[in-house]
Amino acid sequence: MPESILAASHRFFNQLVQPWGNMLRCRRVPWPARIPPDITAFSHPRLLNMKTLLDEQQLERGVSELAQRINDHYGSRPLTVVAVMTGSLILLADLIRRLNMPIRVGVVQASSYRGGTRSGELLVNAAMLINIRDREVLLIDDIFDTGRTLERLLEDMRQMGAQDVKSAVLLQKNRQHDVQVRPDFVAFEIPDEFVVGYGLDYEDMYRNLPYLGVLEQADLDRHHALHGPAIDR
Ligand SMILES: O=P(O)(O)OC[C@H]1O[C@H](OP(=O)(O)OP(=O)(O)O)[C@H](O)[C@@H]1O
Ligand SMILES: Nc1nc2[nH]cnc2c(=O)[nH]1
Repeated sequence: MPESILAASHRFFNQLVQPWGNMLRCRRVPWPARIPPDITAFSHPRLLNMKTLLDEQQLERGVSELAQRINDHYGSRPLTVVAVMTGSLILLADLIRRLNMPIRVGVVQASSYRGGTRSGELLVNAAMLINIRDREVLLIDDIFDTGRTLERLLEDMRQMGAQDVKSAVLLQKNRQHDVQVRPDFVAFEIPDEFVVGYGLDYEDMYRNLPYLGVLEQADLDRHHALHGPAIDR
């Protein structure tokens, strides 16, 4: 039976190409075993076909305009930026590179959406926060949803002796909030849908999406088909 093209290319690679690769100190990797046997086994966010709410260019423009307003407000006064981890990590990196005043950066961790798409008990860990006493503080977070996280952290910062505390968020959901307080600087108002990407997660994934996507039921089903049942923490 004639040799198939695939078998011939295998033989060609294994007998002729790979030995040269080894001589050049390349790591010996069986070929084509590295080619994924089933692409559906991979869950790279770009393969997930999520609905895009804000693309990369829109996000970049929104963050630039946000930075401009913050620069206009503080001028050259020194500022202590406190980022709410983990969701604000991408915003933190993109925003502070556009701020012109002298900046100190601290982080605090707050978590209430462990696992699902609904808010639960709010846990705060400020153990690693830098000293903010008598400082002008700008608290930054990715999203203002119920508002409970921001309300709690603004109060915590004041209790820690900050001279002034303001807040900036990338996203504010268009919904009834649970609190009276509102962020001082907002880049985008968005519909009341569960969003992921640009730092925001579902079950600790999708933070690396460069755009903001809406996690619809079909996406949740696909997520759980790929990664197992919902995490209950
Ligand atoms: O306005 P709220 O309803 O309080 O929601 C906003 C908070 O929810 C998310 O944090 P999450 O608890 O998911 O933790 P994470 O930042 O580690 O993802 C987000 O990063 C905000 O901090
Ligand atoms: N990932 C994510 N986290 C949130 N925390 C509060 N609202 C949201 C949301 O819409 N998406």
